[in-house]
Amino acid sequence: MTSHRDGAPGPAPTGVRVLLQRLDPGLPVPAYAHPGDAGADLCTREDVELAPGERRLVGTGVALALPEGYAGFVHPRSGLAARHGVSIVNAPGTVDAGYRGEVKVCLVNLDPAEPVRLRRGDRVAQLVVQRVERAAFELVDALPGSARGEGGHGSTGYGAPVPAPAGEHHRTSAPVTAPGGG
Ligand SMILES: O=c1ccn([C@H]2C[C@H](O)[C@@H](COP(=O)(O)OP(=O)(O)OP(=O)(O)O)O2)c(=O)[nH]1
Ligand SMILES: [Mg+2]
Repeated sequence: MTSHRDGAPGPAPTGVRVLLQRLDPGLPVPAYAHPGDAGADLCTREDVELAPGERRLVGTGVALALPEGYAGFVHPRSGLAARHGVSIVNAPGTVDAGYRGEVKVCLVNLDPAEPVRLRRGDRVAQLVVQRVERAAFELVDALPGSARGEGGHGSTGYGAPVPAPAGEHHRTSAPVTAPGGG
């Protein structure tokens, strides 16, 4: 049996083996829409209407047992985001290998004006299963140097790097202009 959306038999699945429990047999199981897709679509278990700015935690009707060394990441779907402003509050949500509860999605309507209505069974998110490392944190008094050092949070500017003309202080590009600003 494969994880095709319609449950139809097909070629033997390839990839890392993930145990999947259906908590709601009426709902499709996560499925990759195309060969080569990174994300398997997840459905909402319930009808949900989100006012502008509203969020809601919805179930997907599935629970997983991911192998040790893997995690599932719950990503938004780009079509819902672009067309309706629907995203995921904690994107990407992290599903730990040891988690046996229902996979849930914290949807949010980011549209400033329009409510959005999602129906039970709509594909509202996608699960990306990835190998993850666990860190062995090692406490030290000082860290080794690096090319970046402590620069971050826009330290390289926002446009393409522009070489500074001789005698001028270095900057990376024209300043970013606020929307509608001059
Ligand atoms: O989008 C998500 C994110 C998380 N989870 C589940 C699986 C994950 O293993 C568990 C805990 O998630 P996380 O660690 O992000 O949440 P927390 O707020 O730190 O909760 P906890 O204290 O239970 O770890 O919740 C989901 O079903 N969907
Ligand atoms: Mg946690």
